[in-house]
Amino acid sequence: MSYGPKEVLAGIDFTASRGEVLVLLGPNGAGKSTTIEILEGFRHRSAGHVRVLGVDPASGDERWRARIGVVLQSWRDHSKWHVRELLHHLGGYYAAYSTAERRRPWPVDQLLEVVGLAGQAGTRIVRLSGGQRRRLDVAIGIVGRPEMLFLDEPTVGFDPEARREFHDLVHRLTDVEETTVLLTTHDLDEAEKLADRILILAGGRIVAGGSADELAREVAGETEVRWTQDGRRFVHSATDATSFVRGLFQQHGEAIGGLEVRPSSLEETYMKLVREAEGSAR
Ligand SMILES: Nc1ncnc2c1ncn2[C@@H]1O[C@H](COP(=O)(O)OP(=O)(O)OP(=O)(O)O)[C@@H](O)[C@H]1O
Repeated sequence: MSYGPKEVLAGIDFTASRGEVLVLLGPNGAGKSTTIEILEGFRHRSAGHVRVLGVDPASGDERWRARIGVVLQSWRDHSKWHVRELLHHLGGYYAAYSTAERRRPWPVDQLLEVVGLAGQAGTRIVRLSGGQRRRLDVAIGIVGRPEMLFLDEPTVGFDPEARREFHDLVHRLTDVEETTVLLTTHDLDEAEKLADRILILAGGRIVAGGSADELAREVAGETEVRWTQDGRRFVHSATDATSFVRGLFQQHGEAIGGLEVRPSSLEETYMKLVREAEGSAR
């Protein structure tokens, strides 16, 4: 993908399977939104091959559009509408695309329960808090019971409880509805909790992909071992923590206390991969 002469995506290659949660992680400007917008059919790519639910998004018709759900980064309108009224109205567009396997739209009262807005059904949208507004964005994204859902930074402004509920909702969508989910986030903890697979984007390329564990293993030498000995605290980074700890006990035995063995966190793995990618791009 190029914007004028500037190439912003080069070498994005991935496939998602049904019911999978894929998380796109990457620094500001890495190309996450551009990638998602191309897949949603909102942006025309300059080159390359893309299929979403078997259709090229550049020529996706209304029938295809009814099968996907989109939650954009920010969405500010409909302020005078009431929550229930708006969802009922938007859901109406999907009725024509209801199938025996997938009844569309999602009944509004059920949907309000699912996104945690049952108490705000009669509230005007302008009166919602930031987090409630974001829940409504999610409700709008899934009212058509999408087979594929795109979420661009969905939990910005959520308190911890809302975040937890949102994670439960995503699991429900993938487990019960078999929805495939592609989401971007800057929250590594969220990525770790939600993702079946994390794709790390840096400088317009996917620099690594896998589960949080697989990514950590890819970045070798990062297990941190901490212990105390003779009242002093020690920290050591070991590639093979097990044999290091064995050696430590063989040498010092009972003198070792407060032992902690901590594998590299997703944050450390992420920072390392992004720095390497940025270094090699220079
Ligand atoms: N409409 C546009 N015209 C020109 N350049 C653009 C346009 N939109 C994005 N870009 C550039 O493309 C690159 C990728 O931007 P994009 O918004 O996809 O990144 P992102 O990973 O989503 O970033 P963020 O985490 O900040 O949302 C950036 O260098 C950005 O400046």
